[in-house]
Amino acid sequence: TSEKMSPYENYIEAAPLNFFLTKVFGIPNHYNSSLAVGIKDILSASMGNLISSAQFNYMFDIPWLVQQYPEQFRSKPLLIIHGSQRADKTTLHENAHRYPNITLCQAKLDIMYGTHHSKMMFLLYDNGMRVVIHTANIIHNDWYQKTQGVWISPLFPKLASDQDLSQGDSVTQFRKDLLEYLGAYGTNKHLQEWQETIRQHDMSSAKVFIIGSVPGRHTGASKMKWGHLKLRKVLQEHGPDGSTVKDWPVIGQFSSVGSLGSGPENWLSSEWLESLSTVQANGIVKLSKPKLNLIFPCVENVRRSLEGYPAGASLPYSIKNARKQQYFNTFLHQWRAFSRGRSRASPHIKTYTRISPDAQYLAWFIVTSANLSKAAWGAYEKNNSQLFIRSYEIGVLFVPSKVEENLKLFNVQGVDSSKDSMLFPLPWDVPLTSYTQTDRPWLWDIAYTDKPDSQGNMWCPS
Ligand SMILES: O=C(O)c1ccc(Nc2c(-c3ccccc3O)nc3ccccn23)cc1C(=O)O
Repeated sequence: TSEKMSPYENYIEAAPLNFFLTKVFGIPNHYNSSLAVGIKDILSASMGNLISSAQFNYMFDIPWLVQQYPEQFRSKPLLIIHGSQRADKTTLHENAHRYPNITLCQAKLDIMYGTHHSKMMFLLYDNGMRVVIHTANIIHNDWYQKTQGVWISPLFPKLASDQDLSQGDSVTQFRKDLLEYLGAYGTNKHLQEWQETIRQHDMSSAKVFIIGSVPGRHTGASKMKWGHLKLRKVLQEHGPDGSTVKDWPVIGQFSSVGSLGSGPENWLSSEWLESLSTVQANGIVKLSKPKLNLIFPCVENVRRSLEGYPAGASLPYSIKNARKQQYFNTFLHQWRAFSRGRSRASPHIKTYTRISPDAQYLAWFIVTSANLSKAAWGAYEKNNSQLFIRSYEIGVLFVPSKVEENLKLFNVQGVDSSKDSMLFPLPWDVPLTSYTQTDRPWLWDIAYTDKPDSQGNMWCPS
């Protein structure tokens, strides 16, 4: 009951979807008090008495990370899973060397241009464990003035030693899918110990699906395990029915864009949109493909942001790719998050959803590390017989019926307050805001010297 739990714990459990944004420095406190967490909140003793933890990520500032743990937890065993190679790996080892409790684990990246992009925490306490899946690097800037997403699991209790380990999975097979994702890293002693720890915990309270990506050319039974085909498989079995979402748009929101091909039919509006517009397979004839709306900051969104143009250092869309795919601009909408006080907190979160035309209902929602790229989501090869993925990614998919039985949709703007609906805290504003005639998507490798940014500076990348 609430009086027993610490105010913070009470607050976490009170958020039925466990989906938070990170606290932003420099916006009214109201927008940081509800459904917002900082890294110190996540690691705080009010979440549990930490025994050990693991941090999966792309970029790490190790001394800064250690300082984010409460003082009494700073010497607990910490496993860092990264994808750094060569000089970056050497730097990481130099920075970790002085912490005897820190062990480094390099995720294998045998495929060119692949990155270890997944952002996840394992937090083992004396009374259970939590899994946190999020979008922020382990550096100060990513937790300071950006919009980032965080899913914090409920506290997963340890299984009694006599309970057989086949117990303790959820209606979304969360634990099975998490173990399968970890299995893809191959044999690493420390990761295998965490797999054993996970097997010993009851994760039946997890209400989200895992949508992961691992590098490889996935065929046969593995083809639907990862990337956009995992999403397609989950939506075929547990997605909305075709009649409900006929003509509902798909929305993608991200902080980086890959090379998508010379036209929308190469990948974006074909295989990728087909997966995101998958409906429950019950024999209805193929529905018309829905409209696709994309959210990516324009130059003005970046210029006016709290950080100014430097926010664009985390929005790595290159002129080289942009030049090849002008059609991409026709899908674009501005970053606006007035409802969350974050219109000026540049987005590093990545979210994907299917929304009703009046923007009142959601059929499903994903928060993930995956940007809009073939590297992250995968691309068909060999006549659709294999899915080629370059990077590690992980995200969670919210499906109404798995969050609450008989719940068919999430509602968005608190209008439909009838009992059988659940409000979903969207990170960005609906209806979407189009680019103006003069707006251009932010590109990080060209100069902007017409107008100074919110800090009075210009942007002159070398
Ligand atoms: O989430 C994101 O939007 C994200 C996007 C890209 C990324 N890595 C990365 C970067 C880069 C970008 C920004 C600062 C440092 C960088 O190295 N340049 C390339 C080039 C090819 C492949 C990957 N590239 C890392 C993240 C991330 O924040 O994890």
